[in-house]
Amino acid sequence: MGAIMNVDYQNCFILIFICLLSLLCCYSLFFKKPKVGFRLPPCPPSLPIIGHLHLFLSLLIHKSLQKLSSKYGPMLYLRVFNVPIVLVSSSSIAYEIFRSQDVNVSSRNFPTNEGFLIFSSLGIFTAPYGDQWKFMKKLVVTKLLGPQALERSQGVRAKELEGFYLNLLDKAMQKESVDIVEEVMKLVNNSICKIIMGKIFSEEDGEAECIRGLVTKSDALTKKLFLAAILRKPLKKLGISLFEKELMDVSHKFDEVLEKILVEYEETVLEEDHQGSDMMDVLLEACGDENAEYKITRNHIKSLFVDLFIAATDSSTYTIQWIMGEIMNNSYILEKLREEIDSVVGKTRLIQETDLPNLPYLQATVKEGIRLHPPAPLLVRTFQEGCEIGGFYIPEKTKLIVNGYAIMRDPANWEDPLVFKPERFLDSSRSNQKEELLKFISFGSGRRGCPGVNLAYVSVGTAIGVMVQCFDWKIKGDKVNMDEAAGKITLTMAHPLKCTLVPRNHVPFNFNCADS
Ligand code: HEM
Repeated sequence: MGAIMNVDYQNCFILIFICLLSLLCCYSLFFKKPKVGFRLPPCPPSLPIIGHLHLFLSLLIHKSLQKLSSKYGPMLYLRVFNVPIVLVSSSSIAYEIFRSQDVNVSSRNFPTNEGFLIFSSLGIFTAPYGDQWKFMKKLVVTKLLGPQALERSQGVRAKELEGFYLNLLDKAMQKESVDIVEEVMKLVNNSICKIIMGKIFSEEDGEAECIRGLVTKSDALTKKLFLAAILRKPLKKLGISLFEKELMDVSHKFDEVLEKILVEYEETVLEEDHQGSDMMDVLLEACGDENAEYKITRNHIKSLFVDLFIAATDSSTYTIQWIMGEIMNNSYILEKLREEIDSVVGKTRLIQETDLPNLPYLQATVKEGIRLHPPAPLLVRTFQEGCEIGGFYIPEKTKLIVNGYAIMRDPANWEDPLVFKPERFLDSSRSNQKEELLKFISFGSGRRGCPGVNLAYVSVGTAIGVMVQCFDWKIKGDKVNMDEAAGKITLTMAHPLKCTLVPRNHVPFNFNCADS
């Protein structure tokens, strides 16, 4: 027995020795001390070797980082293993960075995921700043998201909005429970598919549901993408992939559906009366043209589409869900919205995009929803070169994380920051002032800021408009539970909003009569 105890004791000692040795190896492998002489931003206490990794593994990363900043300051220097990160939680510092270092922070430096269509450098979101990104951005603005392009596609969205209303009306008549995310996602995804590709995916043969499923799966992968962006180098050294298998799976499925669409589209181009989508035409032309401004492949086209589906669908859908939750919890806001819509639009037709400029309270409600519940709470970029910000030195290749969630709930910027108060955006003379603009960072900033802002405002505004104008909403219990879902990087509700609808007491709109 004594001998056994002895052997166990020895084993224990050897084990501890091996652990210490590997910790030491890891430490020297991953952690290099910053060069002497630099004044780095303050660094909160960290753990040996892993540094601040634990913060990024928390269930609500934006909240953990917000808590850290409120304790240690608005600009912090963090590290995960040997990856340096600057965390910014103040609007004025974010403004300084985007004003003086915009090009320097215009790459996200996410893993490039070569060979995949999703989160790939071939698209727009994860593309490094350079010629390809410029080509894609110009195309997206001129053919899809700029004011003129949006005007051209207004009819497509109006048709989808009618379908959305009729679908809700049908559910109300059947007294069926409505899952807001499910219904709104159909509206948003159909609209974006139609304006990008000139067609919507069919509900009958399951294509549309397949695309929505892939977008939802991609959303679930964004947290891993975020971690991979920070941990890329250490993981590469260890040969660990966070999500290659899942990426491959989603990517293949997107590829199958999109290849079919491209082939179908190419066939219609040959037809005489071809009336396709401007964007598809330009992309396919650039794909086949040796002298094109930027030479692209079919995979560039597909990756761009995947990026656009993901960027547009979840952000707008989740925003609409949050705003409806707030409206249901604040009956005085619902009343004010109804009064405004009834007096401007009336009760004989459905709200349209062109009504929005005359509905300031609805616009303010949408903006307040995007402030309090930004669907993308953290902006991630990389400083390509070393620079100075706020008197501190930021070394090259430092990751930049701007905590938009913290900035838009900062009591120094916003009165009663946690209260849903559309009135704060009613004073348009104030809302255009520089200092007001830089506090509102839900769409990011600088040249990599969101190009879909205008589309987002009209899609969210009209969807909320229809829901408020046409239905009363009933939920189980007194209040909508507004808790945030844990473990995700996009901000969404922990408890999906489900309601039953009662049509308001005006005659249902008949679109066939109106059209004729
Ligand atoms: C409520 C709705 C939306 C919100 C809050 C939102 C927010 C954002 C944010 C925070 C970013 C990153 C910006 C940065 O790094 O500075 C972004 C990027 C992007 N968004 Fe949106 N977005 C919304 C809707 C849309 C829509 C409807 C589209 C249309 C397709 C879109 C397309 C994009 C694209 C393409 C990018 C990447 C831009 C680039 O890397 O150059 N977004 N969005």
